Amino acid sequence: MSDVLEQLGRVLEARKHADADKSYVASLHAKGLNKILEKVGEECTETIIAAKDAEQSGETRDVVYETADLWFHTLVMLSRLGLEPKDVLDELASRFNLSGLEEKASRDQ
Ligand SMILES: N=c1c2ncn([C@@H]3O[C@H](COP(=O)(O)OP(=O)(O)OP(=O)(O)O)[C@@H](O)[C@H]3O)c2ncn1[C@@H]1O[C@H](COP(=O)(O)O)[C@@H](O)[C@H]1O
Repeated sequence: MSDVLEQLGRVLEARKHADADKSYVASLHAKGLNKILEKVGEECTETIIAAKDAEQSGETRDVVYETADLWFHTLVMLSRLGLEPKDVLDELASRFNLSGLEEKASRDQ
């Protein structure tokens, strides 16, 4: 699993009950799930706008920046629900293995 995601997952867990005045993550938890979901929605929209701009301009820096914000807020959402990055990575890995097997099966026909 990605070291960055694993370490960030641990930090997010530790910040759940931190001082909301000192921690952005704690401040989101203090405001509740709806606030976290609002941020996920906002970052999703910002990512879409950045991607459309990037296609026009060829400048992709903002897409990476906004996607990082989106991933970050979805990780806070998962943490709120008692999940961790590994849960999503395991799901992706299982799909990857499945499609690999399907490709092999179609090649073998
Ligand atoms: N990776 C991040 C990270 N990415 C984005 N953000 C914050 O997400 C917010 C993005 O929202 P916006 O772009 O809408 O900016 P904003 O106007 O400041 O946000 P709002 O006031 O609208 O909520 C910003 O405040 C960013 O600082 C992050 N805040 C924290 N982290 C990591 O989370 C860890 C814990 O953070 P704290 O809880 O602050 O200790 C840190 O060590 C960092 O590694």
